[in-house]
Amino acid sequence: MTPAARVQAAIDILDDILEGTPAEKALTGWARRSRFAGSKDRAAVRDHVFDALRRRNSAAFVGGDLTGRGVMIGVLRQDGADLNVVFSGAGYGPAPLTEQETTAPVGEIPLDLPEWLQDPMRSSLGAAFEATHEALRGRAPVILRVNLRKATRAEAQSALLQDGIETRPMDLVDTALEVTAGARRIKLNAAYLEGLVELQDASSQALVAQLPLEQGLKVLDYCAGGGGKTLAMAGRADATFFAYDALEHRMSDLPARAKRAGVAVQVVENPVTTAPYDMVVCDVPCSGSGTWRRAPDAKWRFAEDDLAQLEATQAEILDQAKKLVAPGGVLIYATCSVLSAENTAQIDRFVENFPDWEVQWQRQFALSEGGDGFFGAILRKK
Ligand SMILES: C[S@@+](CC[C@H](N)C(=O)[O-])C[C@H]1O[C@@H](n2cnc3c(N)ncnc32)[C@H](O)[C@@H]1O
Repeated sequence: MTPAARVQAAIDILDDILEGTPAEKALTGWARRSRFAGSKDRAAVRDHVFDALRRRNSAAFVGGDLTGRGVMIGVLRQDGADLNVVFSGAGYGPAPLTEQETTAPVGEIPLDLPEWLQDPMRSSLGAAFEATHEALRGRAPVILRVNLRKATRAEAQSALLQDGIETRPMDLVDTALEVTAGARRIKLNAAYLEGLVELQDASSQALVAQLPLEQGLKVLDYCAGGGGKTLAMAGRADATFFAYDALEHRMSDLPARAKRAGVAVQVVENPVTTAPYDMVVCDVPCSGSGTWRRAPDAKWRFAEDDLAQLEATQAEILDQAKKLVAPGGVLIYATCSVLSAENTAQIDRFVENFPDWEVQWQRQFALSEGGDGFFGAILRKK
């Protein structure tokens, strides 16, 4: 496909998304209908679509219209591309620019956030609002976690380099490597297949590094999902790990991932039967607002009612999970959100409702630190 044909494909997919189709479904549908597209074409089209979604409002303004075409004109204009080359009508590319499209409208460029979220984001982030908004408009770095059971960070780096995957150590935490070249080869690489590294954001790793993990502890990952936190914890300590999730199927990959990482994890159907635990980790369902640069479609789909519902679920999970903690044990709360309603407000409410618990540590990780926006708290029973 020519570069212009890739832009036209992105325009069609964006139209589909703007009509309500989820981004992944729209991309898969296009790929199925477009057998002529190779893997490089698919990757380039995906990048266009995701860039456009991250900057949907500002690009629609700069491009003159909230349509696939308008948003793509806006994104390319923001990036300083020569629009007349792309919009020439040649090689399955988009039709030439109309008179109206040749100049960007003047006026205040809107934020790339849904209207209702702008005040909650501002009040949650304070001085970090502008930088966070800007970071969410850009692409996310690819970050690996080194499994310290199998390799040091330097050993993992040289193993990856043998396959042309270049990385640099991140300051945020001693296990994190940012991939600077060769990211598309990671899942085929021996270091990954042999469990030396896993894909995991640096803020999640940094939270795990803060946990009071010790040999012999009994630890429950109460919202285990694919097991990212369980595996990160198991990479750091010789504890006994249990994994639970209300949706059991979400843990289906966990046994294979644990085997690859060389760690033992017991998946449980009912965490009460093996309670109590010295540590219960609640990586609760959340808005994902700290990760919207990775999943920009979610930013535009997230509604005020969703936030209210999530807050209730998060409080309920904490309430259930606290009952599973052994005397003297800790309860961990984590979200990949930057909204205080899901973070500090949940913790404040918890210690107010349950005065026999106290906050031992809490931290909001900012996108400016290199990882995703993330929050963690350690609660201990007094
Ligand atoms: C943020 S995800 C967990 C991600 C996972 N910890 C990881 O690192 O890969 C939240 C998980 O909580 C689960 N969940 C939702 N409600 C729950 C509940 N009431 N009890 C336990 N798990 C729940 C969801 O199914 C989802 O897998």
